[in-house]
Amino acid sequence: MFKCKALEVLVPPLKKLMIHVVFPHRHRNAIYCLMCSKIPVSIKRHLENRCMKGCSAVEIAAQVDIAKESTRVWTATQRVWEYNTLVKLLPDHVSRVAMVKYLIQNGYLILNKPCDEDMDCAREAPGTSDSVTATTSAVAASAVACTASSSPPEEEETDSSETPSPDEKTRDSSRRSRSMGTVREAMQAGGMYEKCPPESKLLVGFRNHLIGALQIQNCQQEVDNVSRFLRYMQPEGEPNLEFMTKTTETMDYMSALSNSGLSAATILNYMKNIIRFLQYVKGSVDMNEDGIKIQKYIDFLKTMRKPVARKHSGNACSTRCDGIVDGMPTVHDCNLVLRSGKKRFLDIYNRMAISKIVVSPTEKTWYRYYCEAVMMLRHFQRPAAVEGMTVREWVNRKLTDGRYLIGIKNHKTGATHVATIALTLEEEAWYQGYYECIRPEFVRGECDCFFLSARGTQITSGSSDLLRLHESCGIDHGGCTSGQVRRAADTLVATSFTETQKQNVAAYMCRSDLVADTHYRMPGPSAIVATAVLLDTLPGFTPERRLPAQTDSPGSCMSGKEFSDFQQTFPVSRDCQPPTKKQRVEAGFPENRVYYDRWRKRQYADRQEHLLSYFTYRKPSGGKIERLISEEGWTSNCPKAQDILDMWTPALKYAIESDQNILNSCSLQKWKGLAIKSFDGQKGEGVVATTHFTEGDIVCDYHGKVITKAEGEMMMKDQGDQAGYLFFFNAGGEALCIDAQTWPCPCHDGVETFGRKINHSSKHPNIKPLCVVLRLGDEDVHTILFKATRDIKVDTELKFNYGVNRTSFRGEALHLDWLDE
Ligand SMILES: C[S@@+](CC[C@H](N)C(=O)[O-])C[C@H]1O[C@@H](n2cnc3c(N)ncnc32)[C@H](O)[C@@H]1O
Repeated sequence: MFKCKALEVLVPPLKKLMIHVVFPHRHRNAIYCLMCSKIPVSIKRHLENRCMKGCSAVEIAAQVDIAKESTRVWTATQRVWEYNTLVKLLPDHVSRVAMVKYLIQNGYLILNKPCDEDMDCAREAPGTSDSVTATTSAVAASAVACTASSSPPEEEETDSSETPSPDEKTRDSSRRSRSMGTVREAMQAGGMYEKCPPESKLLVGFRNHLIGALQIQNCQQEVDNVSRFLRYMQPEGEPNLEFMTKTTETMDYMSALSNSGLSAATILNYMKNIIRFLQYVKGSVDMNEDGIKIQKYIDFLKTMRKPVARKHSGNACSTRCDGIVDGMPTVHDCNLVLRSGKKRFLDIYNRMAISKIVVSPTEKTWYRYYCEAVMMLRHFQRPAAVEGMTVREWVNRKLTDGRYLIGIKNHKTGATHVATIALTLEEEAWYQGYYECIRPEFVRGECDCFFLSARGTQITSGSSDLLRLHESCGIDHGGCTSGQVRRAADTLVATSFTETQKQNVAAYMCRSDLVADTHYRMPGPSAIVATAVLLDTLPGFTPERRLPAQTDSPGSCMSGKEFSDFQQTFPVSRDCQPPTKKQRVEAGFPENRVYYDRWRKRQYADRQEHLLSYFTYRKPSGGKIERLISEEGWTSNCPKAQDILDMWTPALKYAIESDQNILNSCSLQKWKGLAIKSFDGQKGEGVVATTHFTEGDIVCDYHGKVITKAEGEMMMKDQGDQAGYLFFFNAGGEALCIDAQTWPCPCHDGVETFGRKINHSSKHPNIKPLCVVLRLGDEDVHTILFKATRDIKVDTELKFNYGVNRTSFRGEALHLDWLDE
């Protein structure tokens, strides 16, 4: 039955649309009585005998006209809904989807409705009308994401580190939408969908706590989840906390959720919500409940959570595997042709460029294909840049920070800036081999292009050359395209790089959308090289590493001409064997070992650099390095573990910002080698080292929500002499503050984070804050990391200088004698 009146209230004037209406009623001329909202067989007779009994015929006729007109207007206009109007009326995605379904089921028509899959997965995507809610403050936005995705049939949000890729999300969404109805029905059948009355004291208090203390505005789903749980545990009456004695029933409830088809992620969400509810109860002054009892029940839930979390991680992994099986290549996959063709390529290079032996025309063309592929697959360039690169650009390459920079103006893309690549020294030698030994044979006329076709003209299609290279290497299905490798790199970059790094990568890849950003500035040469080096760190990518900067400076490398010949003949790489005496002599080098020793030194340095690259975050133990060396399988010229230990220096900021260990530790709040210790007296708790730290190690972060300085100061005012957990700092011209006062933080329920527990020392600090920008989740977050300023022994308390003294705050801190420590 239609709820006509309710809808009239809801529906604003809609477009006048005359449509053919099939009225969903057995009477062709069904007209509602506007007085009783019923559909009589005859409106006139109905009014005469019922709703307008005793009224005059004129009055009744007038009312019949009004009723008829109302029906006509309704059928002509009100049956059609504009989806964007629904977005405005119902900003919450879950309610809107439910409303749309309800309307469609009841015969309404929805204009401009996204397709079903999009309705489920494209929530709050920027640029859609749904973005209304997504543009609110960071807190509200995260709350929207959290609660909207925690609905039972909709799933799934956990505090796991697993962040599904967009493709995984899409697959999940379509699976979700299919199973939505059945899950809900199963829950209803199992008595798990009933809720307690919303006005229940516990629920009202919990909702106020979420909104007031935790700033989660959109918390309805979380409250509903808790409400359903309470109703299941106590089917009648005002909900109370007796369920805490019912561990068997709690286990039954979780099993029942699982049997209803809820995923592990959603069950984890339920548990998270219930734990947060209990923490609220524990901390609530008017509840007066036994804290130990509540804590025991929380611990019990946490124990139950472990196998579910394991299951969830397993699901996430298998979804990722599906991604690979489904044909979404990784950067590593895309580089297969470079790996499998490398032996042949180096062989041609050695004969052609070093031994000056003439190679066949087929080999020459194949060599060119490989060089082109290096640009596309290894340096993520578009085929147009390969086609457009000129000799002039090649001869003007610049050695910068150990790489050769080449700018390409003619790359036929929408981007208005120059495409750039930063070749390693080895790659530069390969290209020089092409330039000296192959290209001259193909020059016919005026063409200035670097890569020339057999006819001496510009190559017509870098993509076709790449395809041919794949075919020649026996790689099925034509292998990967430049577009695929760029997408694979983009996916990785999007998840772990900062905004600035992303901008630089976009410039490196010469992405055409870059020009749309008016704030964008083309990065300088060093930034381009840094970006190329950074791209080497992408997971699954094993490039040739650049040689150590000190030995590759233009002076030392370029001045030793004869050794550079040797090196061109026998390119140094991390995993190859040094040339034998016979090979050296055959290639025209003297019998002595001078170049041979230099060659080995380079390889040694390259291997050292490679080993060091594993330890951006903290200095490793000797045993760890030894294990790594044995895994590499090098039989000779192996660096010693002690050398690596001696060489280790703290990482540069950009390396820290992209270090996966640091990103993981910050998002999971899992830092190794630390413990919270209680001290006597006013000091309270502090943090001690449970492992040895070396100067420069990153120890942990100061975790909390980033707020403005003004907001932080407001919080500080209320706090008096009590321990404060606010960290004020300046970053990017802004005065900011990290709020660790609000605890537990909404993102790490019940986890005691280390940073906030670190005490002050101005005289003997052993760590210092370092301000970085980390890509956490989908955001660039200003983060404070603590870096060891000296070696720290086990059991030592960690301390940093709070940067205030007793005379700070206009003398208000005079009595805080601990500030002198
Ligand atoms: C960020 S908290 C540090 C953790 C705190 N001790 C606790 O138990 O939670 C800062 C507060 O710790 C105390 N504190 C910090 N450094 C101290 C020190 N060197 N001696 C005594 N108390 C200290 C002060 O009360 C200060 O307001």
